[in-house]
Amino acid sequence: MNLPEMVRRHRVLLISGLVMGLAGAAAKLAQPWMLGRLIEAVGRDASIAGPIAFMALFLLVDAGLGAGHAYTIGRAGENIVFDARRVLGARLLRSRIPHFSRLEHGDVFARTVSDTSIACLTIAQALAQTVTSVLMVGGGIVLMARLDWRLLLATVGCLGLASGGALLLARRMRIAALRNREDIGAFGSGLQRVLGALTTVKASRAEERETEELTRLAARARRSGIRVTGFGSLLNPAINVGTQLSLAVVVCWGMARVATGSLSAADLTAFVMYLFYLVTPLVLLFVSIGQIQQGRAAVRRVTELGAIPQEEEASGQPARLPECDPVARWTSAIRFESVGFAYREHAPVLRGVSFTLPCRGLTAIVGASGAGKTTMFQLIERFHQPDSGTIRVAGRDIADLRLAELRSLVGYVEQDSPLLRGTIRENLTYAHPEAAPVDIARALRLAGLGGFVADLPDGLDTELGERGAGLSGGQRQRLAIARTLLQRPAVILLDEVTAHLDSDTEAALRDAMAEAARECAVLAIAHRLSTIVRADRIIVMEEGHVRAVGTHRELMESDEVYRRLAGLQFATGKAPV
Ligand SMILES: Nc1ncnc2c1ncn2[C@@H]1O[C@H](COP(=O)(O)OP(=O)(O)OP(=O)(O)O)[C@@H](O)[C@H]1O
Repeated sequence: MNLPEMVRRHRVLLISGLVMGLAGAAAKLAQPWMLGRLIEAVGRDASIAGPIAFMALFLLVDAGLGAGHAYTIGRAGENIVFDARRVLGARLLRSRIPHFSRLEHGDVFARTVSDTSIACLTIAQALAQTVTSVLMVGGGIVLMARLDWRLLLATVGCLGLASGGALLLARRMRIAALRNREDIGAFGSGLQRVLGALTTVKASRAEERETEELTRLAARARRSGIRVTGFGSLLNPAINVGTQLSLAVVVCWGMARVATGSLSAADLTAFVMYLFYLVTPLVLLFVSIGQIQQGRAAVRRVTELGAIPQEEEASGQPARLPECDPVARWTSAIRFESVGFAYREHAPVLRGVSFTLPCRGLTAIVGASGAGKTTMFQLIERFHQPDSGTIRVAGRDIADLRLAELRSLVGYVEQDSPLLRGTIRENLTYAHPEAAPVDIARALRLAGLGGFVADLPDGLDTELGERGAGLSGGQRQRLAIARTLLQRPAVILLDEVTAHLDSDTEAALRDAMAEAARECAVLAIAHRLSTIVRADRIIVMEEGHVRAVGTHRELMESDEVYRRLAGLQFATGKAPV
């Protein structure tokens, strides 16, 4: 993400806006000069038509170009904001999971939504404003020097003092603005944190505590916001005091010199008019410098977020590999070869994990909580990279597969089955938007949702709320399973999908898994014995390594840990065998 590059992309619009602004400023600068000439013409009793016509022309040109300048620069600014949001959105979606999961989502939101707008708009507008103001101030000073350099020295002396103070204020304002952007981000994160778990907040009667916390964060943002406003509001008066002072000096001294005849009334009038004209651009110049400082703070935040490490492109056409068959290129759906993995500075989660899954059949993974089962799935999806060893899908090292290829070969149903706001159909066809109605009906039937969806008044077009609100936990899970079945992958990973289901639905889902396992490899993390005993093979995980592999009968005979796990299931009566 390169903001200067984005600004460069819109240089034509920016430069046109700047040229209009500069031409408008030149037309403005010409007006006091013409006024001086008008007063001279009146004094000489000469024709005033020419100076009046020129003044009117400059006035119109100034007004027209001023409007054109504001519109063009504003438009360029919006274009840059659009580019920044588009690129940032895409980079966030392609970011690497370990890096993304370290971010605070509210802060990501603040950076993507409001910092982009502040960064780009203020930079575009304030930069343009600075350039035109510099021309106005510089041009005004040159013309004033031509009228009377002594009066100019007095003016510069008074304004110089004020400008020094204003520059100091602008520096302080930048620091305050950066803090304010961070405080706004922290408030966004706080809000996101509680809104994402609103029912938990209510059930824990934590509304008051959380309201206090939100108020504390909002108060912090208010305090730093007020500091920014405070420095901003001192900028104008600092310049105004300078101009008022110089005006008083110029008028008093100038009048005295007009009285002695060392300065003409026309030149004094033009000089005073320049002084008035100087005030606005001078104030704008410092306001723009202040805005640029604020914008720089936002640019830093946007650039930081844009630098998030990226995965390679994962969207695109699904991969098509030759059918799994002993004489084809691949015979195992998944193969772990001495895989080791640790989350950053943490202790290893997987240690030398090795196993092979054939192309078809249901494999259950069992093990105590925290044994590393979900981590294995996340490694297969390449959300994380193993520290050692090799993982093969369809016979190929996943490190050599394109992500789009890998993720179309593997269907993943996560533990909490996330759904998106939208219709049931949109959720169902999310991984396969072109799915035919007959395939949709089959996937729904296999997941045991056919009757439920048919009974809904809007059927597949029923709208779901945030994260699939409107469906029960089990229905959400089955919809996620139907989505994966529709994708027809070579491998299906199911992470505790039967956890939310009643016995009838679980039985239906077991049939669905069995049917899917006839066409592809199904790897299911399971806690229910009823699912486990029907698996073609069971992998027993213990503290990050594979302890045993076998059928239920074999493991009951040979593995003590498995016997204990199975015994617990019998004891709690969670599922019948
Ligand atoms: N993002 C992470 N950062 C650091 N440690 C993590 C992260 N995710 C998981 N872990 C740790 O890795 C270990 C294995 O977690 P994992 O989710 O793979 O276990 P699991 O066997 O699937 O457990 P469960 O059956 O409870 O879902 C746990 O000790 C967990 O605390």
